[in-house]
Amino acid sequence: MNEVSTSQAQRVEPAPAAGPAAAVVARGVGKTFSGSGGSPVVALDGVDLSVAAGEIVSLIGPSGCGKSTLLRLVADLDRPTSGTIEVFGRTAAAARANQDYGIVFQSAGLLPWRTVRANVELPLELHGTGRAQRRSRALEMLSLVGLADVVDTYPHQLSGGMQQRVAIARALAEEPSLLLMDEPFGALDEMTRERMQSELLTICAQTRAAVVFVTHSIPEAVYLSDRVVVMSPRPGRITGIVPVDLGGAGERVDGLREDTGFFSAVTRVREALHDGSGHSAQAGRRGGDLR
Ligand SMILES: Nc1ncnc2c1ncn2[C@@H]1O[C@H](COP(=O)(O)OP(=O)(O)OP(=O)(O)O)[C@@H](O)[C@H]1O
Repeated sequence: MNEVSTSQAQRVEPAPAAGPAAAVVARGVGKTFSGSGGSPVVALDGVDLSVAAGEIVSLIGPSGCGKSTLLRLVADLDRPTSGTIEVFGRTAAAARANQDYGIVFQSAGLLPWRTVRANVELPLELHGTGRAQRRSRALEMLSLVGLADVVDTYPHQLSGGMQQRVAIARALAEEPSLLLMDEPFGALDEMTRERMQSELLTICAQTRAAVVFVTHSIPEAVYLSDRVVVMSPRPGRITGIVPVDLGGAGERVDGLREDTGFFSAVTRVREALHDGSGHSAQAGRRGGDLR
């Protein structure tokens, strides 16, 4: 794969250099589905990736390149056809059983008959946490995402952005060291989206959680990430990794979006997409407009 430095692209060894504390290590991961008529669909091929503890990594690439598939394999919602995935040194299945990660999708997926607080308490309830502890943990997480004053309301009484913050609070309830996020802000308006991005960085600075973040938006990937992983269309492969040297999660303030370093990283990601697939223009149209 290509590791694109701030100055120029350079070749690096494909095997991930991961220490024992790595949040995610994927080695030689492939996933083949059986498509319509039984013909195989190679969604992923030879994916090597490591994500360090506390690191924020975005996956970007054209539609159908396997971003969600890779995230689902890390979450143990599906199994790879080849290769291995480790989450904090365990198999993905063991990490799932150990609640090592929280997951957030584009749709908040809240239960409409439960209050905000009861939605956040749900995973704790399912894993047998006592009532008092559940309540205080839910309140703590809802305060973290700025929703302490709506704990007793129902999801339909909240805006889309607020619902997504509840989903993030729910994902954080069990103190995961890893957040898996699949286009979590994709359905939000641009203003709310930017606010949510900033809030996510604040949460990461506080919890030190690692994040694997799927997005179609180049600016979103750059603003959030320590590294942006660029993927090619089928078979999905990693074609480039762009490091983003804009400081840690706690240092990324809104003004950064107008910084020359930010624009330069956006350009590097766009070029890496272009080199890998020729689809950078498409990715830009799908949410990566560079205003
Ligand atoms: N359950 C499945 N059965 C068959 N094919 C599948 C299945 N899930 C995914 N695929 C195929 O695998 C490929 C990768 O899909 P995936 O959803 O991971 O892509 P993506 O990069 O997340 O796409 P998008 O950006 O549009 O969300 C696609 O060709 C898709 O049609």
